[in-house]
Amino acid sequence: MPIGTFSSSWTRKLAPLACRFTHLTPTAPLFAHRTTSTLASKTMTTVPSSVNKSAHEFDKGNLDAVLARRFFYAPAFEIYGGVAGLYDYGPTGSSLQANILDAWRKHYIIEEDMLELDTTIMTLDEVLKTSGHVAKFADWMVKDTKNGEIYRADHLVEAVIEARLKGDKEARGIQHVEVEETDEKKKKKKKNVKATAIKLDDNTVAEYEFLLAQIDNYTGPELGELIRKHKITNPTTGNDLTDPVEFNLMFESNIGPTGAIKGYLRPETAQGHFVNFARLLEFNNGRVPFASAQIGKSFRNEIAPRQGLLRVREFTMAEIEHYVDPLDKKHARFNEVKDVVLTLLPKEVQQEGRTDLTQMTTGDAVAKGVVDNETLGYFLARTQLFLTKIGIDPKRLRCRQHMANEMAHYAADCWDFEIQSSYGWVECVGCADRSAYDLTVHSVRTKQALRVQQRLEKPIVVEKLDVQFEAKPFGIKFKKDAATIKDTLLGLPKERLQCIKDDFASKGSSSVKCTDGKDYEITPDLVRIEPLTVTEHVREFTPNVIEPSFGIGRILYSLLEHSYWAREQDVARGVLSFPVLVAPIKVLIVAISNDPALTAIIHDLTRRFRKLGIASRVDDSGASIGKKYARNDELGTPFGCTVDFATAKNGTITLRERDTTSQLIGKVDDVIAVVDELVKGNINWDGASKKLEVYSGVQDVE
Ligand SMILES: Nc1ncnc2c1ncn2[C@@H]1O[C@H](COP(=O)(O)OP(=O)(O)OP(=O)(O)O)[C@@H](O)[C@H]1O
Repeated sequence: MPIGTFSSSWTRKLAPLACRFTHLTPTAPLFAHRTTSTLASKTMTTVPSSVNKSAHEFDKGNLDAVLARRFFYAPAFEIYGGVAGLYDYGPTGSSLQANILDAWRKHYIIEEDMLELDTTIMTLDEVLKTSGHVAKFADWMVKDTKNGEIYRADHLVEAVIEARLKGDKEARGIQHVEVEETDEKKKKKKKNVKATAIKLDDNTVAEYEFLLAQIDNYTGPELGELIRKHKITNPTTGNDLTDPVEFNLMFESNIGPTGAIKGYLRPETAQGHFVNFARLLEFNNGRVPFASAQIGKSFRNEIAPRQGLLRVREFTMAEIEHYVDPLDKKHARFNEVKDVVLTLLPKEVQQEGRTDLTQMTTGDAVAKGVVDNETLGYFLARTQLFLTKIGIDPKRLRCRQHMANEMAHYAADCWDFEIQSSYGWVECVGCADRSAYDLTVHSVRTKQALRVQQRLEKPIVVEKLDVQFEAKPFGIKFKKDAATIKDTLLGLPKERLQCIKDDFASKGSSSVKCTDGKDYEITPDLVRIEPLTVTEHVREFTPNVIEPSFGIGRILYSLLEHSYWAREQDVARGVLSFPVLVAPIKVLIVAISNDPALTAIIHDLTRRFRKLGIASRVDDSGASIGKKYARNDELGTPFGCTVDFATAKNGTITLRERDTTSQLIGKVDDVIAVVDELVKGNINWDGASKKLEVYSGVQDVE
């Protein structure tokens, strides 16, 4: 997403430009252990409530084996050795992703009547210069001073401090829970940080816990100080590390053969929305609020992509830009979601170094000012509903508010949906109120009016801030940059002008970031900012943008972990309990024998499911029925139709449900009709049980 909102490091860099920049010193006492962990933690699987069996502990090794065996996804170019951070999705992973995206389109684009876009991936460098990405879309990296090995600075500090706390627990005899390791995992662990059982004093433990609770809040130089203060070295070699330096995450390219036009693979889809704003507004008859939405690939040259699908260099995003009147951020449909309960981790709690969660209805969160406005609250609630609908466990879902340094200076409020998996709490959706920043910078740079004009029934008197320039000295001081600075100042919103005016009064000058990405110091003898009263017949304003931004790969991986469990009788018998809505294949079709009479029935069933648009799969391998069911449990196929000799005789087939393994029986037509209702979500398995007979017999084998 656009500059300064989400990327944990580069947003911090913008923060000092803020009017009321708060510098946080991580010295306050601190106590609760941060639950966000980059180290694997032991979690229990969510067994579907209808299943009356105790679950085995979640075993990531077993899940990884299923995902590889059933080709959900695999490293790209694997036969050439692969490249970190690039993955190919196989047939099951692709269908799962397509079904998640289909659910997303229905939940947002169709339900909310959003304007869908498909803009180019290759983006002109001017656009990304204006948005700030060329200058600031960077993370902080450190290098081993001897062997040159590279780490992302915040991730390294976090991993080392977590390992020290883990070592302290071990030294104190507090049992540490470890996930069982596969050979693959052991190999990868070389890169992880080993915990050594050393007891720390209580003050250090408190300091470390505080540091972890707000790891996202440190600037690059602050990370450098932490590395020096806590004597953090390369965990593999023990060598010293360089100071953190910024690394821009965008992939650069040239457009055309001459190399004259520079471009980048987009790091988010958002800029494609903003540059089309004028057309979108016209399409919407000149009125706000409305939203644009886009699903597409984004690219980030991540420093150390080491967490599977969670941190990759090419990924699918689904982004919404909701344009709203800055003076009226109410939402017409807020009432529909006000009772949705959110699990919140507000910024004040984190800044005290705590991670305790608060549950609150969306209505209360907005009324009490915890969430800034109704529209932002509306999207938080709708996102919670979307994520749980596709199968994310609500108990492992929280909304974490951005802390002061994390949030861009122009943003009004910002929350991340974090999902807990064996990798800890990971941001999967960012929801930000980005104020008028994006449209303003593009408008100033291109001189296109990206503004809404609203005819007023009665003229109004408006207090503005007028900007006047002392032309000659201004030109002499800023020379060729004068026009850029002038354009920037003339395009700034009133609130920002007020900040500059306040700076003039308190400091005698103010720093202004201009559309060329540079900062200029201006003084009141060159620029006058004076109140001005005007009568207006048309109200003109730059809409504010509320942006929910989804990383589909992170959601998909979290869903895989939340859906995976193993049957009680056999640890290796894994099941992926996807909701029917997103399951890659909805029905397995199997015959009890390869008898030609049964094969003909199978073909007919496939044809009929195809006609209904239901994804089915025939398993005609020589495996036993039990093995075929087990294989399809691993694929997450919710239903199975079994054809046996009773089918040929009586025209009946059985219908099996994946999680409970219970079976129903009925005439072929009735079973197909029930499957159709199940897939459409009109009935659940209880409903199906009322329409068909319970089957408790043994399959009619030859
Ligand atoms: N490298 C990545 N791999 C996979 N998904 C990503 C990656 N970077 C971002 N995303 C997804 O895109 C969403 C919006 O991007 P955003 O810029 O807010 O992420 P971010 O704050 O930079 O993430 P992080 O701090 O984890 O790098 C994120 O919530 C996440 O789901």
